Amino acid sequence: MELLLLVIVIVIVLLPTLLLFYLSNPKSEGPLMAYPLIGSLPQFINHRHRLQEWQTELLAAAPTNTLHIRLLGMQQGIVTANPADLEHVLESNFQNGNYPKGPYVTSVMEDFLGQGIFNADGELWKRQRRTASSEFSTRSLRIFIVESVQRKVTRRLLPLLRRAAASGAAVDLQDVLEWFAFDNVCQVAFNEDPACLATEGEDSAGGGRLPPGFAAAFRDATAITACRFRYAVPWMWKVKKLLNVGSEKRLRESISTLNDFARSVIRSRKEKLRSPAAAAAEELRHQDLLSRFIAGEDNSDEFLRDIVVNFILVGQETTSSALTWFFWVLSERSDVERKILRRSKECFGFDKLREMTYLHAAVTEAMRLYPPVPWNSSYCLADDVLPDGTKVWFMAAVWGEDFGEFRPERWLGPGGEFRAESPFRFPAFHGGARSCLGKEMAYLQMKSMAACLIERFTLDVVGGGGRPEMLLSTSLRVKGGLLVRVRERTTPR
Ligand code: HEM
Repeated sequence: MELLLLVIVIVIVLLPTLLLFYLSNPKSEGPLMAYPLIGSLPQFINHRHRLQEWQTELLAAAPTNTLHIRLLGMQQGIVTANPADLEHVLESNFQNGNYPKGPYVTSVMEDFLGQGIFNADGELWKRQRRTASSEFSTRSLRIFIVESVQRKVTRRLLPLLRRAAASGAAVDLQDVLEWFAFDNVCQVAFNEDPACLATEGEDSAGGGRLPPGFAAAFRDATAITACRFRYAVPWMWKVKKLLNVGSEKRLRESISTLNDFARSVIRSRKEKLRSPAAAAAEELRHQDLLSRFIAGEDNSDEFLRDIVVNFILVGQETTSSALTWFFWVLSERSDVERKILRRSKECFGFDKLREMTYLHAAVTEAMRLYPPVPWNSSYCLADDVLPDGTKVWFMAAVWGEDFGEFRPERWLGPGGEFRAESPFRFPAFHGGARSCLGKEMAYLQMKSMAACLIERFTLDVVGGGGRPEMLLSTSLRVKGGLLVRVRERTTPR
């Protein structure tokens, strides 16, 4: 009884008193407040619905665009947008092994991504990176990608938008772009078509056709894995996993569905590649990434499964996030849309797409303001000092006083040529040795879709008025989707 009373006194009287004492004695850590013991936790909780915007405001206000996160009296991490720090972490000190992805991120992602390129460190990462980067630089992969996008745009995306224009019904553009990207990246990763955007009776756009459960299982696994990062008590998901309840039970089921599909594709692809029909096998070797990995080395089914799942993940939500925000910005900036229209050439064709520098600049500018992968983390193995003390960078110093404005021209030289920026000032595709391997493929896909859509349709955002809310998941999404009404374009250029 006495023990129970003691517990009640502690919970009802003592804890709130201590909490009040701590809350009334915060220390200022730059723009963040640091309370004894609980650090900046109250501010994080207060801003949890707008973490992306809040952190951007804090970073802009911090003298070197760097924040120090404390909890239980200890430094828990550093958040930085300082180009010198990024170069230090992602390049200069990545090569000596001091900044791997680290155990926290890899353990959260491991059930879903296994030891694939996105989630691997050390030798395992190096090996996959070597093979993947040599494949990504081949002309044959580029052709395979351009043809796949072209088929899907003409057979699926354009008819879907024409139907929407005819019926006058609003469509969720973000949803359409996400399923489009998913169909497309599955084709590139393992030449199988989930046909998420296909209409009944439509032929598969090349390769095989996946059963419907695959896409839903992949979407669930991605969303639940991303949620693991958002628990207030970081290890809570491990308890749920152990008990096999709630979201962790659903994750286990989705991963098992994914694995069944992936393994059956891998088995049949291995058989085809080893088949006596050498010509057919030779042709396969120059197609999707899975076939290229099978042909290259003797890899286990588990390793190949991880590769496929990792490539689908990195390719699925990134391009759709970039295009969703891009089309929202365009809906507010008809001057930019008119310039794109005047300068657009054919919407397919590798060389024609390369020449569309204004469109390239406009897509890049949208990603500067709304990066599809808005945050990224590295783990510091040995004590280190970041170089941010030596210079004072404000976002304005990086991009100029108009840093918050959408201005594609900032990316163009006097002759209209595209001027690339240092990846540490514009880290949308990451920088250093782990930078994005699919950057060129992503631009090809985004530019060809944007050019095709802008040339044929006008998209009116339903509701309009003001920037949509941001939703942070594995990518930066629009909360609640982006509803648009579609009109076929009638005015000549
Ligand atoms: C707008 C589109 C895209 C953006 C903004 C983007 C951005 C990024 C970023 C920020 C990373 C680093 C992630 C990290 O290490 O935590 C990354 C890695 C990667 N991306 Fe992309 N990505 C895009 C599209 C693609 C596509 C379409 C593919 C290919 C299917 C792809 C393939 C990869 C790969 C393989 C990695 C891992 C590289 C490594 O760890 O060595 N990306 N990407």
